[in-house]
Amino acid sequence: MKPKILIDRDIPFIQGVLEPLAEVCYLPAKAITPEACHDAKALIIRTRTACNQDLLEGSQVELIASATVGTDHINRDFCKTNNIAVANAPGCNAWAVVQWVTSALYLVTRQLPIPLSQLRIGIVGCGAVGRCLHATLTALGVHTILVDPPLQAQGGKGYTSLAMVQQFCDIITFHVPFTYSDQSRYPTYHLADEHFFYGLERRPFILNSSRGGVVDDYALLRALERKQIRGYCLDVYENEQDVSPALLEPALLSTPHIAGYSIEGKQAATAAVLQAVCSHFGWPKLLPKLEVDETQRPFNAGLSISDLAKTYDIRKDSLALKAQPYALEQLRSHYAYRHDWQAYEFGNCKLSIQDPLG
Ligand SMILES: NC(=O)C1=CN([C@@H]2O[C@H](COP(=O)(O)OP(=O)(O)OC[C@H]3O[C@@H](n4cnc5c(N)ncnc54)[C@H](O)[C@@H]3O)[C@@H](O)[C@H]2O)C=CC1
Ligand SMILES: O=C(O)C(=O)[C@H](O)COP(=O)(O)O
Repeated sequence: MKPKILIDRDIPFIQGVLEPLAEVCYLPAKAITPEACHDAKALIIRTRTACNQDLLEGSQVELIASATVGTDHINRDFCKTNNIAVANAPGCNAWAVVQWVTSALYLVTRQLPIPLSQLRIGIVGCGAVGRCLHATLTALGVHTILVDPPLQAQGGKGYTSLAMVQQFCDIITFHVPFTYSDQSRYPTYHLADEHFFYGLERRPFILNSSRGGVVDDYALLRALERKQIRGYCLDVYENEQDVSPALLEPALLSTPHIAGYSIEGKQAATAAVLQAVCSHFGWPKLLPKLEVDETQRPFNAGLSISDLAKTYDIRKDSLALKAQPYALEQLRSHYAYRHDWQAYEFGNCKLSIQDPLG
């Protein structure tokens, strides 16, 4: 008998791929309920399905494959105890997020009295995104300060402390997973809290495209009122189901959690979940079904921050959410995925579009 697989219907490039081998059921995230999961062997989900005891207890689920980088929506302890394998898509959308950050930086720097080449940018979290961002900023001649205690503890070189970032940076951007103190030696829940903001010395801009809750949104607003920060750009929020207009309104940019939404990122995410499913069930490798015209490759001639920012108009996404704060989920579901830089050819190239995991 074919195993039943539930798939979030907002995952692109997957329809029709698993059908020859599985009984496939596409559902909106909201409809992935305990009843729907009961007789499923595998779930292919996104950040919108909380995989916990409530959802999984008593089900036949053996594998959860999330087409995302973050896994904070999955209770890994419960899965381990109940022999449920968990897979995600590490690094899949790193270049899309770097594109988001770069477009944001382009607009941020226009608000600052000093040119980009004289700014110091703090990168907190130097995994797939942080590493690609560091490579980009280095190619642009921008000075960075890197913070990643887990990598530093493993002997990684070139990292410093959050205190140095607080002291020296004009812009601080977060690229960490969301973790509580019982999950990590270096928890990130409210890493940027009131105490953090009181410690800032250069009135920086704050960027958060990692997870809501890494930055304490209330403390962020208070920091702006107290002029401890110059401004902020957000893609993620503590309460994405009901994001506060009071938080969006003063933001220089506020987008609906789409930093990672590129065609290339989504394709890589789908490839990763397909690989996880095929290896779990012992099936031959299956690839995403692309509906993209590969001959229509965009071209970008130069490598300056304005050239890079031209590849993605972040203002459009920000204006859309500001106009409809209550439509965050709808804006994500109907998002027209953009190309990230993996699809571009750079003339005069000094920027190497490296493997985010390399
Ligand atoms: N807004 C969006 O659309 C997207 C958001 N994300 C989020 O961004 C995060 C970063 O993405 P990736 O770089 O791909 O993940 P990653 O797992 O490759 O890198 C995370 C890095 O953060 C470091 N880290 C952990 N705790 C830390 C701490 N307390 N302080 C500083 N560094 C710490 C880790 O050592 C690791 O190097 C993800 O965990 C995900 O939650 C990722 C992709 C898209
Ligand atoms: O990969 C992640 O982690 C993200 O945050 C995704 O970009 C969010 O993607 P969806 O859950 O909306 O597919």
